[in-house]
Amino acid sequence: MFFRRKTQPIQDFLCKVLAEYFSLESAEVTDWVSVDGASVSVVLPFACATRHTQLKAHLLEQLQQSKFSVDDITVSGQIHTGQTKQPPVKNIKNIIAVASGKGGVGKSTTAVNLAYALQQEGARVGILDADIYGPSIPIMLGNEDASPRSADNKHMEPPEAWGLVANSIGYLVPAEDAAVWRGPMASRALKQILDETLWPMLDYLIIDLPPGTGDIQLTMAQQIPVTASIIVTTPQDLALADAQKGIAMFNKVDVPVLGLVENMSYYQCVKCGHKDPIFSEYGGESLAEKYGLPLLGALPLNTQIREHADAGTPLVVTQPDSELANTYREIARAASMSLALSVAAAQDDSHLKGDPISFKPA
Ligand SMILES: Nc1ncnc2c1ncn2[C@@H]1O[C@H](COP(=O)(O)OP(=O)(O)OP(=O)(O)O)[C@@H](O)[C@H]1O
Repeated sequence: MFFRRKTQPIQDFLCKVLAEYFSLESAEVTDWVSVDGASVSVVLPFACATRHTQLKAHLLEQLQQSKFSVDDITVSGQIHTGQTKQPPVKNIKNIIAVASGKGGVGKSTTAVNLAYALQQEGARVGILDADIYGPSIPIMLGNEDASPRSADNKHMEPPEAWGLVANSIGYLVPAEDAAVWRGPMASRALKQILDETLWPMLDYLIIDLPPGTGDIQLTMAQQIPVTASIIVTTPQDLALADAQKGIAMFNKVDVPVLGLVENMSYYQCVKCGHKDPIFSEYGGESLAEKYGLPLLGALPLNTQIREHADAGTPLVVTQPDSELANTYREIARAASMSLALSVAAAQDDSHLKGDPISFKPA
């Protein structure tokens, strides 16, 4: 009892500082702080490693200006596991589906850069290309010729590109073969790739869904233990209308939508810097407002994004200090936090936190 009386005020103080720092309520961050004598440990349930040093400095500064003092503060991250209706896949804590209603809005490009951005924020990440009919992830990762190795002819070791594990139908069958598969076969193939890949321990598996919101996407969203989704759209009315169908689809299968990413928000002239909203303005913002969803971020129509995708040299990895990479990391942090808050809201404070017990459905 004596111990508790002594540390509780510091705990409360740090929770208040943290809540202000992340624009949250104090109650939402209570579990993140633990005080042991004069040592403080802050464990964030989302990926934001690039901010840990800054956050630690902020906490120390606030403590200095307060009546409290501590010997040491550590800031680290530990991603929790979200609940799903379907049994989880071995070693995977959370599956995030990246979807778009309309094709060609930059869903795959965003999924790839987001995966690397999450990794740079300290998460263990993999990517699965579910675009059975037009797998583009192998091209974007620059390892089109790779194929998964199998020691037992049953399970696949996923190829690795730029430090990220990935699997795709594109590594397994010629494009023309998959292109004629009917819907159920495509969903079955995806489920099989997901289950038979020897994924290492992952905080997030990003799934690049095929474009659209038809039966195939719905079946995939139902059959796969998706923890949450992200919708990519352009600000154009046509894309927004389809993005709404995407939100409706995830609502139907009870998969939370973490937020929207507005891609190709504007074109910025490389010579004069003028911004031109080619695909209209404020589309993502108004859609996010309409559905009460966060707008996780916006990316410009930019030649570098296209060139890096075509060349198989993911922008976030090869240009990590660029403004664009920074934007992808901001989106990654926002998505990861949104997921952590949704996980916390959905489960009581007990057993599902921390590393999951690795198990496979019977
Ligand atoms: N912000 C951007 N700026 C410039 N080019 C982009 C941007 N985002 C994506 N692209 C380019 O647009 C094209 C389509 O992108 P991508 O394949 O990611 O879209 P998609 O929505 O996944 O398409 P599909 O629905 O056909 O799978 C690609 O050539 C890609 O390089």
